[in-house]
Amino acid sequence: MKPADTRIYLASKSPRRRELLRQIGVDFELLMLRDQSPRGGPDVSEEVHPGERAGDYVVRVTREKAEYAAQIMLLRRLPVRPVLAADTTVVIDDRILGKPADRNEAMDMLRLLSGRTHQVITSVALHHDDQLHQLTQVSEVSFATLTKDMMRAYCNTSEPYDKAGGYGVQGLASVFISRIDGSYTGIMGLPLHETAQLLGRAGISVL
Ligand SMILES: Cc1cn([C@H]2C[C@H](O)[C@@H](COP(=O)(O)OP(=O)(O)OP(=O)(O)O)O2)c(=O)[nH]c1=O
Repeated sequence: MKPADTRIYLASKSPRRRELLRQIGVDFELLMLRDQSPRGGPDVSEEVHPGERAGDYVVRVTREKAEYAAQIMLLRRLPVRPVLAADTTVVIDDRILGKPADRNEAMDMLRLLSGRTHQVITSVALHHDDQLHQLTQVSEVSFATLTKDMMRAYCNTSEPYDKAGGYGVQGLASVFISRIDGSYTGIMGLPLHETAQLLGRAGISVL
């Protein structure tokens, strides 16, 4: 039996993160940041600082998302609960690939990833009792060599556009991936092993 109040806030607009959290039966409600802050301002900026390394960047942005969300919870006088946030970044040749803005950018990203191995880094943070607990997961993903036709066909779908690196492991791009060394759920946006560890620290047991 789970204790009565084990509900958390998920500070994310990513449908994948919701799906993954549901997969392990976590009771959550969404805490949306964008356009809902008290001043109607933007949510956490995802700009990379000059000279910032990918791993440091993901850890910082995740921490900022969780801390900002915890502030929003207090400012809106919402019931106090643990707040979960995450960030995913695709890295190749020390370059951080964000979400492609358009078809050209999506094609460029696929060209860069084709026939090579890249890293997907996802950091997850839980704000609980005025403390931040954070874990970061790194996966290596190898892509087969892609033909122009494959890249074009993929960019004609909606799949590349709201995802870091311009692809989603959970969709059609699965046929591009020849090898994964790491965490499938981490690549998708929320590493469930690490997430369960963090929830455990807040006294929320998944099993
Ligand atoms: C590499 C990869 C990324 N993604 C997604 C996960 C994230 O939603 C997105 C990376 O962007 P993020 O900035 O991590 O997350 P987000 O802006 O979508 O959501 P939020 O900040 O509100 O939590 O890319 C996949 O769905 N599959 C993949 O294989």
